[in-house]
Amino acid sequence: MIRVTLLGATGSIGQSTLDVLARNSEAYQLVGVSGHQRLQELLDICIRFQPFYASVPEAAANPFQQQLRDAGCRTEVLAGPAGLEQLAAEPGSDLVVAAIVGAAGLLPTLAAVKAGKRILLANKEALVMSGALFMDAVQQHGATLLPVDSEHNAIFQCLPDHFASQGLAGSGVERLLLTASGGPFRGWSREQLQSVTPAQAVAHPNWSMGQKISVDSATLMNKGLELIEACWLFNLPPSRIDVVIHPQSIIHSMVSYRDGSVLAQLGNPDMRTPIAHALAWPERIHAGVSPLDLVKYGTLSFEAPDEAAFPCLRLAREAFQAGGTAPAILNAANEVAVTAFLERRIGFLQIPETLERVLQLSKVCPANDLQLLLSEDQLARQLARQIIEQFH
Ligand SMILES: NC(=O)C1=CN([C@@H]2O[C@H](COP(=O)(O)OP(=O)(O)OC[C@H]3O[C@@H](n4cnc5c(N)ncnc54)[C@H](OP(=O)(O)O)[C@@H]3O)[C@@H](O)[C@H]2O)C=CC1
Ligand SMILES: CC(=O)[C@@H](O)[C@H](O)COP(=O)(O)O
Ligand SMILES: [Mn+2]
Repeated sequence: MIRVTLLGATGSIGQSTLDVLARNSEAYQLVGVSGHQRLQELLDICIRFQPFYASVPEAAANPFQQQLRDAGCRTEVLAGPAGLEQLAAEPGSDLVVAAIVGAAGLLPTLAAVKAGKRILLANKEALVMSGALFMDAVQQHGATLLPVDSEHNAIFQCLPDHFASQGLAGSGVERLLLTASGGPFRGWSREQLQSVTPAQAVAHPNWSMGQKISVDSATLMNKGLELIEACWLFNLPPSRIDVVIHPQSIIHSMVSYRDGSVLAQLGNPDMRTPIAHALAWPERIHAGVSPLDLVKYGTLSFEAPDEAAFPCLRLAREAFQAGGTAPAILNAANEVAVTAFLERRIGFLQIPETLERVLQLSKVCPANDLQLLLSEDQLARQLARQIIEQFH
């Protein structure tokens, strides 16, 4: 039995992971889960899967424990941020699925890294914020990092086995081609983007996902975060990574080789495929995803991203190049701006505007200390809130 801890069990990735686990229950046992606000869903998960541990916010711990007892469930509650880190490092699990959204996932994911776990990384923001620190910790503690983000999982599948040890020169890899759907506003002008609503922004054309990543896909910030994520995961500069708009989301990304070969990973847009791949790697298991019907799709198309209408991709590239705390600042400002947009306090175009201003006004420092990163994250959030206030 492979023992699995699922951080962010109540979210979209959490639900897809539970589905794959349930289909393969002879091989996987869910031993720990976490939730934050959707605690009724977490209770249902505990009743169904009977994990040993469930982590919830401090204030909810006692009532949640009582609810579990009332339901005849022996799951033990771990409370607050310390409980979440304890869950992530729990010795009784073999792998940790990191599926909390945003910076809130950093400390628990790092706790799993420091415990030397096999980590299935969906929480891209954690890696974007702390890239060098994170990857050093993976090395130092002998953790195994497997990408769940569909593009990075696709690239991982298309790279040769010796890529990690031999890098570009030794493996014949020339470039990575990161595909992007273009989101719900692909082809729209800045003028059209001015008045789009949160409901329109979260209506992704191909994927069913949480609200934050859906807005990121609409602004192309998701692709910016993914560019940075790819640089860290595959140890490449951004100049080796092209972003290609592919509206059908059938090709999940590609690797281009020295001899002209381009290897791609294809599949229906369903996160159960990369989750199943990472859960079973190097084996393969059933994911419940229907076979790809290429004839039904007929055409796969490609275009260049419109960086004038969607400046977030450029901002992410610039932040990665600035280095140090710049990606953490960008990520923090983005989290604040996306929340403000979802609450209708700013317009869609004010998301990149906020990020640009926060980056201009922030001092970038070396990011070699976790406490400093966390305090820079807080400062960037404060600054983003002030800038958003000034929009009114
Ligand atoms: N959804 C997708 O298809 C994909 C997602 N990803 C990445 O995976 C991560 C999760 O995305 P997704 O599942 O869509 O997001 P959701 O919003 O659907 O779920 C987020 C999860 O994080 C938990 N959470 C939120 N805030 C906190 C907090 N402060 N402390 C602890 N837990 C918290 C939520 O708990 P609760 O719900 O109980 O409040 C929930 O379990 C993101 O980083 C995203 O970029 C990557 C590729 C694809
Ligand atoms: C499913 C997944 O990995 C998402 O990150 C997805 O790729 C978002 O789609 P976009 O290509 O529109 O950002
Ligand atoms: Mn992705």
